[in-house]
Amino acid sequence: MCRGRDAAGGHPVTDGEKTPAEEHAPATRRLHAVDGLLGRREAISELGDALRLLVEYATTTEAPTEELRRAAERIRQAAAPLGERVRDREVLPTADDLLGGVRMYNPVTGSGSALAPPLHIAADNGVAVGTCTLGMAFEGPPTYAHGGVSAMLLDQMLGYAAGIAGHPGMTVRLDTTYRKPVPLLTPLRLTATVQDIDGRRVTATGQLTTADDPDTVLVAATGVFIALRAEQARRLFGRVVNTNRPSRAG
Ligand SMILES: CCCCCCCC(=O)SCCNC(=O)CCNC(=O)[C@H](O)C(C)(C)COP(=O)(O)OP(=O)(O)OC[C@H]1O[C@@H](n2cnc3c(N)ncnc32)[C@H](O)[C@@H]1OP(=O)(O)O
Repeated sequence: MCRGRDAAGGHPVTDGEKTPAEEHAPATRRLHAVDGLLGRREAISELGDALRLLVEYATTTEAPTEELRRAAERIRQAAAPLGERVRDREVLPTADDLLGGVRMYNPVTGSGSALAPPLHIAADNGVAVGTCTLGMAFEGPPTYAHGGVSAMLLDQMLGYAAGIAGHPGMTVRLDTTYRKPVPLLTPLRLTATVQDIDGRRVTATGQLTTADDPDTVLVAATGVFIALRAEQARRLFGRVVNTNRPSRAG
């Protein structure tokens, strides 16, 4: 059995079997674990919010130079206790649930990631619909979003669309067309749908607009996703350990 998912997280690459621990955990223990897990996810999101605020202020501040040095020292002090217990690269975060599509630190959607806008995505009748607002930290050309950030958002959108169509895969090609600059500090709307499924190859298209003007496409994208063979999923993700068991969560 391989419990691997596509790299960006979301949909099973192979099967959805439960582990023996999940099958046999007593209901009460499971309930407590879920309580602890939800609390941990809330705390991770709270830390993520604080980090995003820090990133936004750090990239826009004109505070005196000495204040920057003091802030750097305080941030190093705040970070130190977090660094005392870190997970190994091949161990998944305990707060994640791969089969449930929860990736707390996904750099695009993860509420725990300082790097994520974060993008919120939901399925609406087979269409992936995403919303986010990009802060000043995402600036490329003055006052507009960096083109790589738009590509990142659309990659995630197209991958999500492939997943909800029942054909998750890894991106092998992403074409982006930049029609107009993407404004910062402005609510954005993204959509994506699957256009074609050909064996293991799925083609999806998507677009990015402002929420206020969904008819004016700012960036359009087409992506090709390849479903992994079981052997490929094992080779790529077989080393990854999922420690998210009810008895260890919380
Ligand atoms: C909610 C989740 C959202 C997720 C969104 C974000 C997704 C990601 O970021 S994924 C990370 C970035 N992507 C990667 O790292 C993938 C790197 N690539 C790979 O590892 C390999 O290409 C892999 C494993 C996917 C496929 O390898 P392999 O099975 O050997 O592919 P290969 O046999 O060459 O091709 C399979 C099919 O795809 C086609 N194909 C391969 N590459 C391309 C391409 N660039 N464009 C079009 N078609 C392609 C081939 O033509 C072939 O088609 P057919 O079966 O008709 O002959």
